[in-house]
Amino acid sequence: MSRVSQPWPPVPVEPAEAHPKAPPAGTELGVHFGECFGCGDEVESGLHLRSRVGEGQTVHSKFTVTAAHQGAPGLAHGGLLACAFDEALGSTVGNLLRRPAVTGKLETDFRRPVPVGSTLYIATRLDGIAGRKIYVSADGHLDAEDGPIAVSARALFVVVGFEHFSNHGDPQALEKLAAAHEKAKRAREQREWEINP
Ligand SMILES: CCCCCCCCCCCCCCCC(=O)SCCNC(=O)CCNC(=O)[C@H](O)C(C)(C)COP(=O)(O)OP(=O)(O)OC[C@H]1O[C@@H](n2cnc3c(N)ncnc32)[C@H](O)[C@@H]1OP(=O)(O)O
Repeated sequence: MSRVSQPWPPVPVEPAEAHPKAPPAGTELGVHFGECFGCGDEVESGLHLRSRVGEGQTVHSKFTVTAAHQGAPGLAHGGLLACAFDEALGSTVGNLLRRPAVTGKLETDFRRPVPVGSTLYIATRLDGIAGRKIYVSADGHLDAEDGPIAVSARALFVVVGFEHFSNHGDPQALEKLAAAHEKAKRAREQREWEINP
């Protein structure tokens, strides 16, 4: 079977420059929302994806497939693998560009089965920007950063205003989340001040 690849990005783009306040290479990216199925630590059966900023416009994420993620016996469900990529790609866009954006289109290429117990190492790169459109892609390597590619993905994220989340989501939960982020930011600033007043 041949896999026909369309040109990527599909439109002319500007290079995606990281935001001046983007976390530097080596930074472990925290959970952006405890109830997020992709990364949240309050979701027992979630993916618990963890990410670290890499060199250039890259982020390295990983998650371990558990019995809660099965489609066929002993194998990861393709939809959950797509979810892992949505999370890894979205986290890359949000953290490196620091612009609120949502997935407009996500395409996945499933190349090898992903067994329960295996760990997927997802390497994501920013491919370019055209106005509000951000193009990003990733490869998921099986069981090691340089393991065989099991899944690849390409996505278009579209920059939105914060009202996207307040109008369509749960404003009270958003306020709680914003307050928690503010508290964490103040604690970080306090720690930095104590180390380097
Ligand atoms: C800030 C600091 C952060 C700090 C750190 C945060 C970390 C943060 C980690 C998050 C990690 C979670 C990652 C999960 C991310 C989700 O899963 S988000 C949830 C899933 N996605 C959604 O629910 C989106 C639902 N869709 C929509 O709301 C609307 O369709 C959209 C996507 C906002 C676009 O609507 P719109 O704003 O009216 O814009 P529209 O003119 O239709 O489209 C804009 C452009 O995109 C193009 N476009 C839109 N959709 C498509 C498509 N499917 N195909 C091709 N082109 C398209 C249009 O053609 C248009 O192109 P141009 O005309 O500009 O050339």
